[in-house]
Amino acid sequence: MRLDVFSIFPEYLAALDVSLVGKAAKSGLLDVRVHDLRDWTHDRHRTVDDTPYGGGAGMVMKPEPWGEAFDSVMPGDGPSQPRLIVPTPAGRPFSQDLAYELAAEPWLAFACGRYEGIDGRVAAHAAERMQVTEVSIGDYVLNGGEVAVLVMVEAIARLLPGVIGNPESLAEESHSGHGLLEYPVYTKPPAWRGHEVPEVLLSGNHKLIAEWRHEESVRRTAERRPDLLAAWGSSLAAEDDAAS
Ligand SMILES: N#Cc1c(-c2ccc3ccn(Cc4ccc(CN5CCOCC5)cc4)c3c2)n[nH]c1N
Repeated sequence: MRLDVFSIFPEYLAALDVSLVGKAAKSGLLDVRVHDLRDWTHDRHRTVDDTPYGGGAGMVMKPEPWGEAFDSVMPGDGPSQPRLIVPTPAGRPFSQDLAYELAAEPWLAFACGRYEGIDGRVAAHAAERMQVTEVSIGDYVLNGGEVAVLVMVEAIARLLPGVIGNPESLAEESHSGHGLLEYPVYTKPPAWRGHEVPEVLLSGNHKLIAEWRHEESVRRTAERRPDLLAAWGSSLAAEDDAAS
């Protein structure tokens, strides 16, 4: 998978060079290219923003640098086009399902906005030749798209074959489709500062361990995400109906 990221703070994306994503890039599973949007400005101050039409606070990112950057890095007459992801507070909620969807793409491009956002014509013009998806990573306000790109790239990259050591762990995780939050995990020592590891986990009885883990998943989900528990219950009922 090729990933292109456009930002006025390219150093923000240095995190993509470390850990899981960094290893994937070094092993050739990922081809990560970060671009400084200001490289496509032509004035002394390398201007990327201007005042908003219609008034209002703040500044808006000018369309010209984006258009030139996209033309240069992913030319319209090229053999293929990326899927363009634009982080924005007004976007489609990012989810594990969307992470799986994006992990299937051969080429992704991410446009990191700043200020009050990117001129609306940039996405509209890009959509003339590539699929554009505006995405939000959550119902809270950030100052720009870079953090969102780091979140999405990590969630996507770990789904790519060969990126994480134990693909089986993907199946057991929260939000990975069976609908419950995962159970708590423990390791040595068996006792630490007056806290013991649950005895069942030391029993070697795999049936009891599996039952305890399921009960913990249900308890945690009921406590923290009753919405997921309701959906999980409905999916169980639907499976029962289908089986009967
Ligand atoms: N993904 C994601 C994000 C982002 C995100 C992503 C990209 C950019 C680019 C600029 N910003 C700053 C910004 C903040 C608030 C607003 C809303 N405006 C409405 C009208 O009044 C003024 C304010 C716009 C732009 C961004 C924020 N925030 N939260 C997420 N989950």
